[in-house]
Amino acid sequence: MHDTITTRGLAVLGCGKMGSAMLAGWLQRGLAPSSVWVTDPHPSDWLLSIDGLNLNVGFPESPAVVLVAVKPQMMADALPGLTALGGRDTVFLSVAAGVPIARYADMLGENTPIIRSMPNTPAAVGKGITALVGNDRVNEEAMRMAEDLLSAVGQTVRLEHESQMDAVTGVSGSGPAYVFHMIEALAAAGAAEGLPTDLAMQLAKATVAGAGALAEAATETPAQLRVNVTSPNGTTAAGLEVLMDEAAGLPPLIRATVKAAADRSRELGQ
Ligand SMILES: NC(=O)C1=CN([C@@H]2O[C@H](COP(=O)(O)OP(=O)(O)OC[C@H]3O[C@@H](n4cnc5c(N)ncnc54)[C@H](O)[C@@H]3O)[C@@H](O)[C@H]2O)C=CC1
Ligand SMILES: O=C(O)[C@@H]1CCC=N1
Repeated sequence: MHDTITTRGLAVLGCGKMGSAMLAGWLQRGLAPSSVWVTDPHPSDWLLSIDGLNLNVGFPESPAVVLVAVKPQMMADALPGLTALGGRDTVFLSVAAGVPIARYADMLGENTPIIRSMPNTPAAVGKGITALVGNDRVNEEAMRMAEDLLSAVGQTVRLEHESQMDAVTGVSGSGPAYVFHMIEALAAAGAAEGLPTDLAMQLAKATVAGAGALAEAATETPAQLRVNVTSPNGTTAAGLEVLMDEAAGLPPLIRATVKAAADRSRELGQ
C-alpha cells in the first residue's frame, strides 16, 4: 500500500456496502487498521470487530485520502464537517453516484484535489471495476495513489471526461444488479421447466459465473463465444431467437435499462 497512506492515514466517510467492500480489500492487501479512520453513525458489526481501526474518533489533521462513500442524498449533511480538510493536498475520492466534482469543489474549495469514481460491488471479492476521473488539482501522483487503492478491489479505468461517468454508472456501477436479476430469472425459468428450485439456482449461478469467467479469459469476443455455444438448428439457436429479438428481446430491454440508470445518475447530479 502507498507509503503516503500509511504515514498520513486514510479517512473513510460512510462505510456501508461500498466503503466496506473497499476497506476489506485494503486490509487484505496489508494496510494496517491503525492507518484507517472511519466515520459512520451506524457502524456494522464487521467494522466494530476490526482491532485497531480508528472508528468514529474524527479524522487525522491531514490524511492522504478521504474516501467519500455516503449516499448522494446524505452528502449535504456529511460533507460540511470536512471543509477544514479542503484546499490542501488531501485527495478526496468520491464513489457517490451522480455527484459531480463541482459540487465537492463548491463545499471544499476550488483548490481541493477531487477524484470522482464509480466502483461496483464485485469489489467485495476483488473482482470490481472502477472508473476514475479527477479535477485539474489532481496530479499524476495523486491519480496513481487512487488507482493503487482501487486496484486492491479489482480493475481500474481512467475516463477522459467526467460526462462519461453517468453512462459508466448505468453499465458497470449498476450492472451487477442486472446480472443478479438475470440469475434470478434464469433460475425461475428452470423451475418453471420442472427443476427443483435449489438445483435451478445452482445451475443459473454457475452458468453466469462460468460464462463471465470465460468471457474474461478467452481471446474470442463474447459474440464468438455465443456462436461457439450455438449448434445449427439446435437448442441455443431456439432460445436465442427469443432473446435476441430486436423489438422485444434483450437488446432493447438492456438499452432502456442502462438509459434509465444513466438518466437517474444525471438527475442525482442536478
Ligand atoms: N452499492 C453499490 O453497488 C454502489 C454504490 N456506490 C455509491 O456508494 C455510496 C454508498 O453506497 P452504499 O455503500 O451502497 O450505501 P450504504 O447505505 O450501504 O452505506 C452508506 C453509509 O453511510 C453512512 N452514513 C450515513 N450518514 C452519514 C454521515 N453523515 N456521515 C458518515 N456516514 C454516514 C451510513 O450509516 C452507511 O453505513 C453511494 O454514494 C453510492 O452511490 C457506488 C457504486 C456502487
Ligand atoms: O444504485 C445506486 O444508486 C448505486 C450507484 C451504482 C450502484 N448502486
